[in-house]
Amino acid sequence: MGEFELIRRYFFPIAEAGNTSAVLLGPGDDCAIQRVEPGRDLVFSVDTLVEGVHFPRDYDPEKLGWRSLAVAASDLAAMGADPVCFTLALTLPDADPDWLHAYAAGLASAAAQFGLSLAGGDTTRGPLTLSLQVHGTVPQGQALQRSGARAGDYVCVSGTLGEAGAALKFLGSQNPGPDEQSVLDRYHYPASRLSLGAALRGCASATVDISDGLVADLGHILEASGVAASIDIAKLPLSATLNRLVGEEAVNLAMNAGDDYELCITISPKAWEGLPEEIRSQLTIIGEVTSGEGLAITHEGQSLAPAAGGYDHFRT
Ligand SMILES: Nc1ncnc2c1ncn2[C@@H]1O[C@H](COP(=O)(O)OP(=O)(O)OP(=O)(O)O)[C@@H](O)[C@H]1O
Ligand SMILES: Cc1ncc(C[n+]2csc(CCOP(=O)(O)O)c2C)c(N)n1
Ligand SMILES: [Mg+2]
Repeated sequence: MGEFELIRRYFFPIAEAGNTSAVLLGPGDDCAIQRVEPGRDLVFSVDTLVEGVHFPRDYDPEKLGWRSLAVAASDLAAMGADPVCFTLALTLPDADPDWLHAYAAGLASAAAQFGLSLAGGDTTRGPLTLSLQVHGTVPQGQALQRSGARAGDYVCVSGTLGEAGAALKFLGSQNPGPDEQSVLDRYHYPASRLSLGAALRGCASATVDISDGLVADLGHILEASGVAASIDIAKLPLSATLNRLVGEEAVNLAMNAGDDYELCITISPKAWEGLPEEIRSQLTIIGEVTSGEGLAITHEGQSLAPAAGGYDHFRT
């Protein structure tokens, strides 16, 4: 199978299934064409996944198909963007039809689930690496950013934290039990809080998605906004499953492991009161923004030493 046959066979059908009218021209030409409606801003980001770094060697290709788009889409969620389309740069060691079929199936279901149409890409031979560029739009000027946190805002996170990090221990398990399977699913099928992100436009003061770990990613908000914050570890949303599986390590995983793809947001108390209950119920208040710099971590009022870390490609 040659390069162009591979693209036509496995990826054109995904592009054809995505019927976004904003994609005027999909795969097949030198570029894709996206029309951005007047009054909206284009929001875009690229994410690379490398075998052995972002996912294990010999990882299930169908899961990789889903995960590769989900982690990229998570950046659109963090900006409050409505998803439109994506491109896929695929570097493969060889053209294995079974692998490609399964990868394309996982990618196609994620594309349908997230409302992202495949608009084009690039296919090359080399060590397994995937780069996905995602495009979304927001009403002009309304993209959520990291820089808007103000002293007095609440710090909140969506969902529960730490399970995807715990899953790393069980990736090689032959026979995972129900708790292990449940954390593995958080790793295989990350959250990508697209509708939550969009609902927070005009409400949240700052947002970030948690890819590297809560401490690191909240740190990005604090730095960009020129503020400090304190969070109480007793308030962290930890699932019963995580507590059962890893006990006391749950807090450290929630703070530093990353891979959760939940949102961390700041929001003024007034805007919080104005949020519909359906949105508030997806969020947990874990602390507040203060003036100054840095992140203070407390446990029931006692201050703890700052936890180091988060994922850093050149330090981890
Ligand atoms: N090579 C690069 N050239 C220009 N800008 C870059 C480059 N690498 C990263 N950036 C920018 O630096 C910022 C941080 O990058 P990073 O990849 O950590 O994004 P992130 O959203 O924090 O993490 P994730 O990759 O998990 O989505 C982003 O705004 C990104 O656009
Ligand atoms: C097999 C395996 N080992 C370790 C990890 C942990 N990990 C790797 S990259 C990253 C941060 C996000 O990447 P980026 O900042 O490049 O988007 C994290 C938390 C993993 N996902 N899989
Ligand atoms: Mg991000």
